[in-house]
Order: sequence, then C-alpha cells, then structure tokens
Amino acid sequence: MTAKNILDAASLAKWSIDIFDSLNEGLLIADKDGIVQYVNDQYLRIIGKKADEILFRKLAEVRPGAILPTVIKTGQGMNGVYRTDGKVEYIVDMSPIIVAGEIIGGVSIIRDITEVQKLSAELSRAQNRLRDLQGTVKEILSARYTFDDLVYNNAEFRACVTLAERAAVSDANILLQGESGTGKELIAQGIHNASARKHRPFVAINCAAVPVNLLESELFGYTEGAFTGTKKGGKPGLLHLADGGTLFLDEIGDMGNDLQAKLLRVLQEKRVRRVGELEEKEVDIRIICATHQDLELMVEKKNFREDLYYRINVFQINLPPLRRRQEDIPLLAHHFADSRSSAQKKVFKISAEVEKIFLAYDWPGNIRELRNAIEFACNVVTGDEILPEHLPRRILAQSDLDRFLAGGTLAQRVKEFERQNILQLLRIHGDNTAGKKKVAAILGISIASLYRRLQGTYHL
Ligand SMILES: Nc1ncnc2c1ncn2[C@@H]1O[C@H](COP(=O)(O)OP(=O)(O)OP(=O)(O)O)[C@@H](O)[C@H]1O
Repeated sequence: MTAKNILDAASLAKWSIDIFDSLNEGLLIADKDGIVQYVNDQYLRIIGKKADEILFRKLAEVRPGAILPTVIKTGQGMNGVYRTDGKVEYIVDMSPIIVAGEIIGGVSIIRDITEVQKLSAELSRAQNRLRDLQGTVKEILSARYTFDDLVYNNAEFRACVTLAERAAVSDANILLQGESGTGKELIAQGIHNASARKHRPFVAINCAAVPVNLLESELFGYTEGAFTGTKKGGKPGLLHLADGGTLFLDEIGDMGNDLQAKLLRVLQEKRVRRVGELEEKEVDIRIICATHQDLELMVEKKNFREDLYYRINVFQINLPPLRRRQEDIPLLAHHFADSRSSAQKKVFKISAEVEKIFLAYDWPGNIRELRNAIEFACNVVTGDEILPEHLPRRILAQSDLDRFLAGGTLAQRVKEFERQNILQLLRIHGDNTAGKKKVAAILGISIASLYRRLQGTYHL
C-alpha cells in the first residue's frame, strides 16, 4: 500500500503545503486567472516581499513583467529564465498546471543565484590571482644543478669550485664574476643545493633583462592600488618569495642606483616592505650576485655603490673564461655530445679535426657557445661524426682565418687550397675508389696525382 492511499484529501493537501514550505527553491502557484494562491517563504525571501503584498493578488499587477500569466495562457512551460530584482539575481522555471486536459493554473519555481554569482566572481578573482602568482613563481627555480654536474679538470676552475663549496656552508653573501656563459648560474645553484637552505626556494632574476622601472616591483612586490596599473590583491616580491632560501641576482651591475640603496637596506635590516605598504616583513635570505662587469672598477667610477659592493662581496669567486680552460674544451664538448646522444637516441662523435678547431677558437660566448655549437652540429650532421662543415659559421670563419694567417709560404698555401678542394669534392662524390676516380676526372688529373695532392707529397 502506498502513502498516497493512506492519506485522505485534506491530509494530503496539508502534507503538500508542508513540503512546499520546506523547499530550498522559491515556489509560487497562481490560478488560471493569474491570481496568486500560494507562495512559500523562500520565494518571498528571494524577491524581498511580504506575503500580503502578493498573496491573492493578480500576479501581473504585483510583479510587472511576470511571465507566468503567459505560461498559464499558452500552456507552454519555460525553464531557466534569468531575472533580476534589485540586487537579487535568480533563475525561474515555469509550468502550467494541467488537470484533465484543462489549464487550471501555473507554478513558478525560482532559485537565487546571487550567491552563485558572488562565488563565481570570487572564483574568477582567485583564478586571476593564481595566474599572477604563477607568473611570479615561474622565476622560482628549484635549483636543478649540484656541484656534481660541473664538468672540469682545469686547476683554476677547480679552485673556484673549492671556494664555492666553502662559501656554501657559510651563510655569507657571494659575488660571482666571469664572462657570460662561464657557468655563474650553475655555480649559484650548486651553492644553494650544498647549503642548509637547499629545501627552501632558489629564486633567480636577471637584473639586465627586467626594465629598470619594473625591477623594483619585481623584487619588492606591491600592494593593490600602490600605483596605477597594479594587479588586484597586489603582488608579492621575489624578496618575499625567496624567504628562507637563496636569491640569485644575475647582472647586478645593471641595477640602478636607487634600487641599489633599497637592496642595501634589505641586506642591513633583513626587512622588506612592499611598494605602497606601511608594514615591513622580516626576511631571511642569502644573496648570490653575479656579473660579467668589473664591479670594483664600477665602484671606482662611482657607477656602483661601494657600501653595497662590500655587502655582497663577502666571498668573491672569479670564474675563468673557457679559453683559459683549454683542457676542459674537449671534455665539455664530449659531455655535450653525449647529452645529445642520449636525448636524440643516436650516437654523436666529435672528429679530431673539430677538436683542433675548438682548441684554436677563442670562445667569446664561453661554455654556452660551446654547448650551442654542439647542439647545432648534432642537428646538421646526417651521419654520426661531427666534421668541421657541421659547425656554426662563426666558429668556422675564425678557424679559416687562423689557418689563413698561419698558412705559411705561397707554395704551402696553394697545396692546402688544392687539398681542401679535393676533400670537398670527395665529400660530395664519395670518399671511395669510384668517388676518387670521378673527382680526378673532374679535376683533369690522374688518380695517382690526386693521392699525391691529398698527401701533399708533390712539388708545385
Ligand atoms: N662546468 C660546467 N659543466 C657543464 N656545463 C656547464 C658548466 N658551466 C656551464 N655549463 C653550461 O653552460 C651554460 C651557461 O652556464 P650559465 O648559465 O651558468 O652561465 P652564466 O655565467 O650564468 O651566463 P650569463 O652570465 O650569460 O647568465 C649552461 O647551459 C650550463 O649548463
């Protein structure tokens, strides 16, 4: 027996009203003339009216713009109609009430979405904030490299690593000097990872890459409205984000004078204040600075603050350029070729000729240039051996120039020129018997003469 059967009509009506009253949605029932016969408390709460302002009145009069009278007239229900009433926003579903094929009224169910809207606005604000933070966090690198990743044999570089290891266990600020691409950031990461701060953030910023007017807000952050164009909720500075960890300030020589003074204050007071904020926050940061410039000279010329120079220069490590690390050139070249081999799942070998060119080259871009040269060659080479012609033009041009300058007498130069021409043709036609025959024919010489010219054993 169902519940329907045990209730009499009066009980059932009462029970229905109790159910309507306890709904979370607002409910309004109108008769076929559009007169409101029932409205629950939720409905009244959502639209902000009292029962006697609505009940037993013509809906079209008390709620101008109401659609329910049309639904009752046409018998066509409507769902998801968006309506606003003052500050309240709600969604309405309307249906005609049809009994025995006849429309006897209509029902309207409303759901307050103001709260939903508020939450969704809140959500989109939070999402924007997250995006901002992600932008900032991009600069936070969990330092990947350790001292074990350094490839070297050179004594001068070894002394630098030893000093870096000592500096790592102290908590002093460090200044790394060296030409671009000599491994300053790698050493900075190594120091961080060998220090007690290794589980805290390693935050890196290149002072030369950020426009001068933005560098302050990147480092110190700002509060919302601190200046025009601030982001909602403001922005934390890298000095806050590096709290407990290491801040790597690359190209410190490019930092403007005003900012140098502010950084000095942070180092002295160990407190940071966001732009536009009154309150200061305590921070605990180790600073590692790097520069390719001669900071001491800059201090002499008054282009860098002397007091800041002494603060950041507790440990000074001067990384040698690659051309002063001759024995490391082949070592690093093979190391980078091996890395490409594992990345491309293909073996790359460096020819003896290329090694010679590398040793003769002066590497103005240092290790970064060497790594790029190997990557370039690995992309160009079709076989597995990297030959001179696979190298970037810049390196080849210098090696050609060196050869030209050291080329000897006219006879020696002519012989070398002939040899290079023959080698080039053999690369094209094949360095085998058939290729040699073809090249000899093209040059109009005998095959024996071709061999002699290749070996340089002939007289001009
Ligand atoms: N000793 C080393 N062993 C292996 N790779 C190295 C070594 N030193 C540097 N590298 C590689 O050389 C490249 C340049 O190094 P890094 O970015 O540390 O130089 P940098 O001196 O900080 O350059 P810049 O001054 O231009 O920022 C990186 O790819 C790094 O991995």
